[in-house]
Amino acid sequence: MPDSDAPLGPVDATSVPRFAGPATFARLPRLDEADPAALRDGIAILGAPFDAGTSYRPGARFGPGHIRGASKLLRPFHPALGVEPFAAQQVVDAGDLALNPFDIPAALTAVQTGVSALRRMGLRVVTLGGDHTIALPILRSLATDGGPVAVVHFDAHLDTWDTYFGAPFTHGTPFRRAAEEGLLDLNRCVHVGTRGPLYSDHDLSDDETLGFQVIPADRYETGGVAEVASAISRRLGDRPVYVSVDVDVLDPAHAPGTGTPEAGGLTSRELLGTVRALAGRRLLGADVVEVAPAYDHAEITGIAAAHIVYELLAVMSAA
Ligand SMILES: N=C(N)NCCCC(=O)O
Ligand SMILES: [Zn+2]
Ligand SMILES: [Zn+2]
Repeated sequence: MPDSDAPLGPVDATSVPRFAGPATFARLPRLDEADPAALRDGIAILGAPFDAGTSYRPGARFGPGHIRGASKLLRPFHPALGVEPFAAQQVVDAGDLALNPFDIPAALTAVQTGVSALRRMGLRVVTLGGDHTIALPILRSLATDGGPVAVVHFDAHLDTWDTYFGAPFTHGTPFRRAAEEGLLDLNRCVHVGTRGPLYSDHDLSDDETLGFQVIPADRYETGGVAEVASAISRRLGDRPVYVSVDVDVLDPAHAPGTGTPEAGGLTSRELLGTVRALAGRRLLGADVVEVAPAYDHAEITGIAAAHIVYELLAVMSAA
């Protein structure tokens, strides 16, 4: 018999085949289907289909649907952490925001408003991008009531460039704007997985001057997941953290479907292991961005992104 007090879970794959049923993340219930009282301390998956901030290949506006499509095979139990993310709290799919593709500031305002509305219901938000520009309004929402935010930023790129073609709000600039706006606890922010050519060595010195720490991708070669995880932990201290995952932190072999791919990246196992090591720490929210399905093959990137979201949900369940 179903327990009436238990959170409403995903559709049962033994009665509705996985390739049928709802198009929500992991076949979870929609926001409007869940008991409103159960939403407090729950988690919302939110789509932010937006790619007007991209500098190279576009298409991340189709990311949310692609990640949801690749999430159907996820199962209820996370063995490594011993948690059931969909039973530990109510998890819902809040659908997609309607974001203006021609007006970047308006789209960013809509992301902030949408995220804040969910947070007022007591939900933590895991956002499916969309390009990385959307991290800025999410951080604005978090900092408005919680003060400056510690961030673990997984990315091939620093995303602290100043402007592109004079534009301040792009996918290469969200963390510089966030730093300038005072949204970040800069002693507790770290980029993980950076690599590849830069515009100049000022990119690194500017980033350092802003206050960020960098754990480049090749640290996985010398120290592995355990050393990277303990460096992140030292940087964060005991602070709650926001986790921003640009899927291009993965090697193009593990995530071809993205807009600005860089060789020499993480394996999906390294990324999942590093996220897993955050278990026990409070996550304020998270995003997985830059999935551009037109460049994906065999759902490689979509599946990686869906599993990263699941890993984040498991960590949020284990705290
Ligand atoms: N945030 C991402 N994915 N990419 C930023 C790269 C900016 C550039 O074209 O130099
Ligand atoms: Zn990137
Ligand atoms: Zn990025």
